[in-house]
Amino acid sequence: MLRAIRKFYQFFVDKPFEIGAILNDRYEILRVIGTGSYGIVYLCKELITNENRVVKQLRPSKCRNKKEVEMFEKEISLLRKLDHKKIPMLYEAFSSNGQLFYAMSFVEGDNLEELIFSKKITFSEKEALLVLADLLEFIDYLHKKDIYHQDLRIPNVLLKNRELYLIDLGLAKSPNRQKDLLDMKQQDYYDLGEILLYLLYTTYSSNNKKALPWTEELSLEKETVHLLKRLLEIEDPYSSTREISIDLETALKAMEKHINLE
Ligand SMILES: Nc1ncnc2c1ncn2[C@@H]1O[C@H](COP(=O)(O)OP(=O)(O)OP(=O)(O)O)[C@@H](O)[C@H]1O
Repeated sequence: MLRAIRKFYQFFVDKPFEIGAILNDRYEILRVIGTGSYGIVYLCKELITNENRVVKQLRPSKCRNKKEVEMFEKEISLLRKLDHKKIPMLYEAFSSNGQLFYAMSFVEGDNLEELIFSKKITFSEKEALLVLADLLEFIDYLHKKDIYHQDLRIPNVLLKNRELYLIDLGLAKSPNRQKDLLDMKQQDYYDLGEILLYLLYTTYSSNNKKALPWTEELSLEKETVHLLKRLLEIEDPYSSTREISIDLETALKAMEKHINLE
């Protein structure tokens, strides 16, 4: 019952702003492009330059929760530390009528979840490995800055003109203790493994009623299986991005060999 009331409350309180509304005297809302668990994401026209920008608003229902507000502020402070052409750039953070927002660059593309489930795009084994190579580059960049993403999932990866972009540092952390650092690193590696598995399943179809383990359902090169098993911690987990990239290169080479033999 309490849950139902909370949902009802959120439905009204979290209503997005109307199209045409102007935020911070500067951003005219063109449309809502995403509603996540804690943010409402708008595509806006920035009125000084006429450029498209994305404005993310902390859901109003979360604004009274100190922890959620701190997390939103943390997301902004982490974005401020970044300068990567494939991670949206932070323009400014602002508040208006007790609501919190930040403006960032717009990546004109779809996220991998939409592409896979709505547009039904598929990834061959080689394409999936190449996606992993790009994601690994993001993770390496973030980890070197002592930032651990912690929310690597297909809706947080955007594809624009065949290039991948990483978004949503809402759960990202910079650890204080060595033990946390190891756990956070492992979490990001594990999430990379899950994304890879998702992509590999895009070409899978079967009439089997009973689901089998991925090792039986997918027919992959042994090097790819090895990489996946280590990412998913079924075998000796990775301890650095360097180790992953060595195994990834080996898996890509195995693919090349296979293609040349065909
Ligand atoms: N800079 C951007 N450019 C283009 N689209 C974006 C951008 N930022 C976010 N989006 C879109 O908005 C969606 C939601 O954004 P985001 O993941 O940041 O919100 P969230 O509330 O943190 O979501 P979640 O609950 O999934 O963590 C994304 O999946 C993406 O489609």
